Amino acid sequence: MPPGPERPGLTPPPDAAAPVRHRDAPAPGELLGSHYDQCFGCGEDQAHGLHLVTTAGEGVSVTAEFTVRPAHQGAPGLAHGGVLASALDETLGSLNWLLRTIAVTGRLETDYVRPVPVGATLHLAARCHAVAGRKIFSTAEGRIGGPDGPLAVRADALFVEVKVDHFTTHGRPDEIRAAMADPDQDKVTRAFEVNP
Ligand SMILES: CCCCCCCC(=O)SCCNC(=O)CCNC(=O)[C@H](O)C(C)(C)COP(=O)(O)OP(=O)(O)OC[C@H]1O[C@@H](n2cnc3c(N)ncnc32)[C@H](O)[C@@H]1OP(=O)(O)O
Repeated sequence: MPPGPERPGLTPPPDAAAPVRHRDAPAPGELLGSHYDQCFGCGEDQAHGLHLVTTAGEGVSVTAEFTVRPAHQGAPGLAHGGVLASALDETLGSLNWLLRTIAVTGRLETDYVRPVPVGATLHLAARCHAVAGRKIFSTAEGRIGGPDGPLAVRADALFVEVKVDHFTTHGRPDEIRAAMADPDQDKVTRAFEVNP
């Protein structure tokens, strides 16, 4: 992919299709759970992680909640912008589980609308709006205090479908072996398998 002004954008091409929710996707209202215990976004074992809790929505949409803790500060008492981008990235990434497609973030464009204080709960909502070949186009927003609270952040993203070798080639063998040995088969499927 070329760097600079020729970079392809976040607008789906004219031949893009509407996303199709997989027949085995979690039902609307069902918690998605973590895809990996050590994930910075959702992992239960990641002490300073976001511990994001994500719920399946209608179609290819999810909602998620993240409470900002002192470890997530940038300026005193305020969430770090990179941490907020992580919350958006994780929420957007979980949409791919509803498609049953393994994909990674290619591009994430974030707008910071208002600061998010420590102690606040960010209510995130994300939706996939188009798929074109391996490219998945999605948007997300985060509101403070409740789903209808003031808008704090929003993002447009492009995820790119990958095969398991993306992780086995680039990841560290010890972590890959441990993740593949997880007794929770949903986690293993979610981390490594492609759309059957
Ligand atoms: C298991 C789920 C975990 C979820 C965790 C939350 C999500 C994450 O944070 S994932 C981690 C962060 N992301 C990464 O580490 C990804 C690193 N990047 C890569 O591995 C590669 O660049 C990758 C896979 C995105 C694309 O590489 P590659 O497979 O060679 O595809 P490539 O042929 O370059 O691109 C495929 C298409 O996507 C487009 N594309 C790729 N990158 C971009 C980009 N940054 N911007 C716009 N378009 C892009 C290409 O233009 C191409 O489009 P077309 O098919 O129309 O020609």
